[in-house]
Order: sequence, then structure tokens, then C-alpha cells
Amino acid sequence: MTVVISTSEMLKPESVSLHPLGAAAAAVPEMLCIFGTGDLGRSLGLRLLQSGYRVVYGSRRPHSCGPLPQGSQVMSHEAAAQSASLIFICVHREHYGFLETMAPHLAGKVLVDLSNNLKKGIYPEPNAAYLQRLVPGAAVVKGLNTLSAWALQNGLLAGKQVYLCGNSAEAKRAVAEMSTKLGLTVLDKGSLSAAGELEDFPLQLFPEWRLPLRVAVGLTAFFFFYLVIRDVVYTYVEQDKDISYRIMVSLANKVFPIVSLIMLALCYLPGGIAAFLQLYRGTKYRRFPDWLDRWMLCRKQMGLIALGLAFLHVIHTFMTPTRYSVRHTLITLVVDEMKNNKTTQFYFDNTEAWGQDSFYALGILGFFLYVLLGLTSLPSVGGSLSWREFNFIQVRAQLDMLYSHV
Ligand SMILES: NC(=O)C1=CN([C@@H]2O[C@H](COP(=O)(O)OP(=O)(O)OC[C@H]3O[C@@H](n4cnc5c(N)ncnc54)[C@H](OP(=O)(O)O)[C@@H]3O)[C@@H](O)[C@H]2O)C=CC1
Ligand SMILES: [Cu+2]
Repeated sequence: MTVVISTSEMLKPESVSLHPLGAAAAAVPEMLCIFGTGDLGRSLGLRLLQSGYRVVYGSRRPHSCGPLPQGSQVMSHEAAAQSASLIFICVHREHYGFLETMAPHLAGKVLVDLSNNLKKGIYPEPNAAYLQRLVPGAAVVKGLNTLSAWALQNGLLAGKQVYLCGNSAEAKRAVAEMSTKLGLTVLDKGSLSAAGELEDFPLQLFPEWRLPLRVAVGLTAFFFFYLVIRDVVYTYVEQDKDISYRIMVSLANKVFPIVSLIMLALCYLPGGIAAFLQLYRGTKYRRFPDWLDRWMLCRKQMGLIALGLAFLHVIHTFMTPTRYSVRHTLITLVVDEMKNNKTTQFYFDNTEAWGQDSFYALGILGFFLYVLLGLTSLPSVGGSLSWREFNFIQVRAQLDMLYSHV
């Protein structure tokens, strides 16, 4: 079959590149190109295929790049670039170098830069600006970088807002159209000079929660299984008694306060470590090591999780007397006493009364302090400062206090 492309069509760059077979073949879905076959590349490809696009991957090793979504093709970067006008760069910024060498192949293409950095301010210029500098002939669009491979993979996109920016209105329109087809809501943030701001978004939204949540889930699982074995399984084996119903409330009510207190400690520990580190170094103007930096940045989240768990602990504790098993034990006791016509168990034990009341009073006080700590760490209490700034000031205040005492 020979395909004739009319000159009028060749003059319209979009129709040529998007539908190389001409208007008659417009039913053939548009081909989109993805550079990089990693997590993001694969998930994005899957989503694009499911939205009715064709997908071609550009890879350094087209023959050994592992499983790709069904229906996609994979080629060398050059060959893949040739078959599409829109190219997603799903490669880390550190590896952008190869794009410069193949710049001639990318002239006139729309390059979507989805990259994120691990931290703010590692590079002097935003990734997208760097890409535009490497490939001046292409139209770079920054965006979609707030999506995660996970969300793409699981199709959790409906209505999700994404940001775009770029210097070419036409390129942005093409990317926006594609995003809308994926079910995303697009917000245009203007020219490529907004790229830095876009690259900061995911840093503000996600990473601070990831680590604390992982720690909390890990600790909860650990203590839960430990207590199941120690309390339930052990009792069953040793005394042949089934107390597995305790898993729901009693056991949970042991896990919550333990994890809560550990999280609270983890929330305040890095501040102390940082102070000692700065004292040890004798200066506060040197960067903290990476792990400490990351830890410091998620203190608020650690504190909030600690508060949440403490709250659960309070509810569970208040609920205890209403439980069937507790009421059953009490009633059995009373009935036993009546049957035996004794009241030995029921004399009023002053010490016991004091003990329990103090226990509750301390619990309430502890929870109140928790809430107080949580409130003071809210940004609105810290004025209009961001948490990072607030932390910075807090740490500085603490350090200055320390210095003034030394
Ligand atoms: N994962 C995520 O959820 C998200 C990731 N991003 C961004 O997407 C980009 C890619 O992330 P992700 O997919 O997770 O990373 P991966 O490490 O999973 O994949 C990166 C891919 O880049 C290619 N690559 C690696 N080294 C080079 C090199 N030297 N030259 C050319 N290509 C190379 C490889 O593909 P091949 O071997 O085929 O060449 C590799 O599979 C990053 O910039 C990241 O910030 C943005 C939002 C979310
Ligand atoms: Cu308690």
C-alpha cells in the first residue's frame, strides 16, 4: 500500500507528525513517545495505552529493558523520537546529557519534563530550563510531575489537578489535551520560568509524610505482632485459654500508646541531635547530613501521627468499661460474692481509688500536653511562617539558648 501525503498536510506540522497517514487514517490513535523505561515511564505508558494512545519507548537498551506495558513498542531513542511529536522524558535529570547529543533529532518536538528533585536547591536552574538549554530546538513543557508512578499504575487520576508551564502555547495545548484525556484537570502556570515552582510542589506535598507514615506503620505492625504472640498465642498455648477477642480493643490500646510515644520521641530527637552536631562542629553554618535533614523536615508529621495515636488511645480507654468482657467479669464477681454470702472483695480500697483516679488524671494531663504541643507546631500559631521556617527559627532559638548557656 502506498501512502500519499498531500503538500497541504505536510505544511501543517501537527497533522503530519500526529497522523502520518493523513486524514483518511486519522482513526489510527496518536503515537506518543516515552524516554526511559523505569517506574514512571512504565506506569505512564500503561495509562496512555489505556486512554487509547499508542506508545513507543526510547531506551538505551531496547532489547533488555524488562517488561513493558502490553501493546507498546520499544526502540532506540533516535528511532522512537522520530515516530512521535510528543516525548515524555521519564529519566532523572542527572542523565539528561544524552539528550544534548541527540538534539538534532528532537528539533520541533514537544518535550514533557516530568522530573523531580529529591530536595530544593540542588541545582542552580530548574530541570526544565536545563532541558531547554540542552535542546534549544524543542518546545519544553514542564508538568505532570506531581503524579506518582503508583497513582498512574492504579488509575487514581480522575479529577486530579496537574500543573503545566512552558513557553510554547501550542506545545502546552497538546500536553493539556493529552492530560484531559487521562482524566486529569490541568492548571496552566504560565511560562517556563514557573518550572522551579512546579518542581517544588511534590517536595511540599509528599515526602514529608512518606517517612513518618512508614515508620508508624512499621512500628505498629511490629508491636502488634509482638503482643499477639506474647498475650494471645502464649496464653493459648500455656493455659489453653482463647482470649483472641482482646486483639480488637485491649491489644490495639497497648499498641497505640507505645507507637505514639515512640513517634513523639522521634519528633523531638532530631532537634537534639542537630544541636549536639552543631555544638560539636562549633558552627551552625554547615549543612546537616542528608538523613538528619530529611528527618528534621518530617518532624511535624511525626508529631501529628503521635497525636493521632494518642487520641485513639484515649477513645479506647474511655470505651473499656462499656465492653462486654469487662461487664461480664464484674457481674460474675458480684454474683459469686452473693452466692457465697461474702463481701470480702467489696470493701472500699482507698489506695486503689487514689491509684485509679491519679492514673486517669495523669492520662488526661498527658493528653492535654500532647494537644498543646500539636497546637504550637501548627503553622497558623507560628504566624505566617512555613513549617521549615518555623523549625529553623525554633532550632535557632534553641541553639542560641544553648550557646548563651555554654
Ligand atoms: N517514580 C515516580 O513516581 C515519579 C518520578 N518522576 C520523575 O521521573 C523521572 C524518572 O523516574 P523513575 O521512572 O522513577 O526512575 P527509574 O530509575 O525507575 O527510571 C529511570 C529510567 O531512566 C533511564 N536511564 C537511566 N540512566 C540513564 C542514562 N544514563 N541515560 C539515559 N537514560 C537513562 C532508564 O531507562 P532505559 O534503561 O530504558 O534507558 C531508567 O529506567 C525522574 O526524573 C523522577 O524525578 C516524577 C514523578 C513521579
Ligand atoms: Cu495511656
